[in-house]
Amino acid sequence: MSRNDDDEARTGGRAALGDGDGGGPSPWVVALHVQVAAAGAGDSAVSWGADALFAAVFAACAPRGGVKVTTCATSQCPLAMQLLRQLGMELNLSAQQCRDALHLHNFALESDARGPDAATGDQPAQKRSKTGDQEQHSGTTNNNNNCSSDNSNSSSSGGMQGLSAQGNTPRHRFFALATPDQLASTVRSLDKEAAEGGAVQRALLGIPSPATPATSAQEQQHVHLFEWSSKGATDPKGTHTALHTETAPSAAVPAGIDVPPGLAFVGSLPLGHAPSTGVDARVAVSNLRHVLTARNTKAATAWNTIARALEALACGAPIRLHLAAPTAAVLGHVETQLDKLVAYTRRFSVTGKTTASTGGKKQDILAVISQQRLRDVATSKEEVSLEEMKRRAASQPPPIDFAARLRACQPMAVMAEVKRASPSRGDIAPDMKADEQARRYARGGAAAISVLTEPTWFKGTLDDLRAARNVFHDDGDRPAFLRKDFLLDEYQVYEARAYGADTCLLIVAILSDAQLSSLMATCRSLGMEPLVEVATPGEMARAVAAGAAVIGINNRNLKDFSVDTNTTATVISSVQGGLRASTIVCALSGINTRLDVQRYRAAGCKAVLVGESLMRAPDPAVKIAQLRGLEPALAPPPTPASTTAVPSTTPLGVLVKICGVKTPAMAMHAITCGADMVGLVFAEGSTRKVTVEQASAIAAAVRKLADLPPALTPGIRSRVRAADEDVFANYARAASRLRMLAAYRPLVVGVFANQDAAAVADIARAVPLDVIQLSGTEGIDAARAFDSTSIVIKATHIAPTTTAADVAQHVRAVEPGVQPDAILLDTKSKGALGGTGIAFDHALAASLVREHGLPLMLAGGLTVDNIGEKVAAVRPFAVDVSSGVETDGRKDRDKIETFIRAAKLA
Ligand SMILES: O=C(O)c1ccccc1NCC(=O)[C@H](O)[C@H](O)COP(=O)(O)O
Repeated sequence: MSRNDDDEARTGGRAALGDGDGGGPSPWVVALHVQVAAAGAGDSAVSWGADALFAAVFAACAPRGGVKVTTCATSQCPLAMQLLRQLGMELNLSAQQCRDALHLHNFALESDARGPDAATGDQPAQKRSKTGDQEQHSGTTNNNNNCSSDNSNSSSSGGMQGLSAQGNTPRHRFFALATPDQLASTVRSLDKEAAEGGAVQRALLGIPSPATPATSAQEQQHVHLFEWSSKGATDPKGTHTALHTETAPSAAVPAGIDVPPGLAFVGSLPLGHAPSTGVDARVAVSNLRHVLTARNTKAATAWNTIARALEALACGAPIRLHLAAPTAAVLGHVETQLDKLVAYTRRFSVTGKTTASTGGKKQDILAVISQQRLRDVATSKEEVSLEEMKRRAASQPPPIDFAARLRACQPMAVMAEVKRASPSRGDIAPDMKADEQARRYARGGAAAISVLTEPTWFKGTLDDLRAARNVFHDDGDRPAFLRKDFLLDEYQVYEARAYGADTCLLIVAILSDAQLSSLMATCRSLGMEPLVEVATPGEMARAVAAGAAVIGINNRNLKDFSVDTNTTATVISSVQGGLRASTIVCALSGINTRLDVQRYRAAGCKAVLVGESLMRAPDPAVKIAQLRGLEPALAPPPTPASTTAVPSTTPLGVLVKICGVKTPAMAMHAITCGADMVGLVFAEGSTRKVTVEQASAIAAAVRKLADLPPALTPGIRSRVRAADEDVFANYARAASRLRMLAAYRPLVVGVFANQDAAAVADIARAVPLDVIQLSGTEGIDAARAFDSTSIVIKATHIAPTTTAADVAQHVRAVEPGVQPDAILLDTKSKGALGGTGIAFDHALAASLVREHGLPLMLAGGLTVDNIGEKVAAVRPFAVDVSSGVETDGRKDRDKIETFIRAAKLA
């Protein structure tokens, strides 16, 4: 249907509509109706369920256009979850399947009466006929749910089709209408339905103002909002007066609009986001429930949300899914589905919640905080002089290298934030103990811990910084500590160091160029590479000119707290001539999901700073691993007692083993690029063979990155409880364990072939190795020769005549107590047991994964060119490569990087 995303990004949503009107493909519009009964019955979990559902529906319907989704269930969340899971497995869902699923789960998909085109002034009749075409094309009509089959009704009332619904009609509705006539007609229909005992109790009706020429970069469009309620239908005055006075941002009824009886004029909303700015060409729609449930307390948010929703409808722009109210527990489950959906459709951008400042009044909070901080500094200087603070800073142990720490935690470093409150969110965790939170973050593998030390709005203190920092020994193997504050005076930099910081945040927006340079110099003089924060292309240019080595792009506009997750990509791409390769770009704010992380990684970020969603996460350590794509998000890790198989593959990205590494430098390069395992070959005769000394140097470098949690290190055999345990389920559990383990740090794998077990064990101890790989013709039960806590990978060689059934039988025919942790499939070839660069028929591997349910490590002839395709086809939990990342028999840095990226994104 639609043009490609690039086209839309260039032209913006409004232009896209113009094309549609010109007879070409039309953009699609989705309106969401959220039933208040559901939102009221639960908390944000319900809302998340709904959002997730919408994402799924969007994905399924996106290419078809002209659909409107109404949620009708009162217990949305579990159903939405179920549906999402289905969608996750069935990404090629047809529109019909989607409708069936919706119907099955008591959600209704309505054919759409398209909203007006404010830009072109299209008349409803024209629009309807186009919509009809779209629906025919998409097959979205008459879906036997609560959608009306009475098109004549829609022709008179715009968005009214759903009103003749039976059964699960929402009790609160939102209508985007085109004209005052439609408004009157819609009200009549609502009244009529109310008189007949219909279920709609309250409706919000939006009429865009006529198009006016843009006088600035921002469009001058407004949407006028009216409210109807069934109570009002019989007693227009009482109810509506109350609603009106409660919420109206503006009381004047727009000229030229007669407010029909039974309706309250609620106000006019500017269309906050100009589609012509073309930010990713996806305009927000969502969360109309705020209007209905949080009318007073969250009025500002509600208005913003409505404005965006109306904007999407009125402008016929495509969709950006707007997610609100992050709740980690639910989000953890839906995020990978969203990942998939987004990857599938490449149509959505997901934004964080957009929040206006208190009272609905936007103010430059950044300026207010800065002024206060300057007053605070003056007071502090009276208490502790600058000289004394310098002395205290100098007495600290040296800082660790912040930039190096971020580099060491690739493919994505997480900077986890200790944050009690924020001006936009209010209290988040007021009673949080910074030291305990820091411990959790470190357990999850945080590269850095950001501690908010601003006391008034964020309820942070320098003591928090010290408490968090003091949890860790001064051995360098710890997260770097960032003082997150509004730094304007060198005094604060010394203060940061004195309280244990390794780095400071410098916000370009509140500093002159001279201040920025001077504060950067002070930081560096104390051994701290600052994190320089920018939010616009202009600020980015200033940061680059100042020589910032670590730049954070804030998606939150600190002037009004709105979050636009596209900011990072926009700002990065604004840099003339590109950024230096050594510059580390980080995404800050609004990061909730793995999806966010993937998007930022794709945009070129090497780190993300995550605050609220980690503060609210039930287990921040797990959440960090999830964000990094290193932990199965859909299934909880199996307990030792559990024999339930977890999926052998997850949407989180395949683990990558780079084999045949011979130096610490190459190992660290592979790890920086995202390798989860490095393979050191001890097999006799291999050109890649390393000595124990070489291996020890590599292992030492890797071990410096982090400790492995002892509870996770024992292999599967030490967990087997009964002789009749299902070996395939054990392979799945072991794969999951390996994934978790590698989340802590990459694993060092020793590769052996037909060697004496005692000698192998000696080497494993001496290096030490994390994992033993047996690539010879040893039996499937060869792990029995090793201590039961060792993790063992067993290679199985595939000949052209081997079948999947042969392999399945072979790897099943082992006692659970001696089975290996993982099966690696490699190519059988004459004279070599591995590292040949020769591929086998990967259809066999795909069959083993899909039909036999065997989690696999895939090896043999993988290359930068075929890895994406192979991973997508086979879905192994890990891949292993050697020759494919070599040039002329030596490891090739670029190939390693390309290979890992392609594998992880497949
Ligand atoms: O890599 C070797 O030289 C080697 C020698 C003897 C036994 C095993 C060996 N490597 C095992 C591996 O894990 C390789 O990574 C795997 O065979 C894939 O190699 P390639 O086809 O070259 O990518």
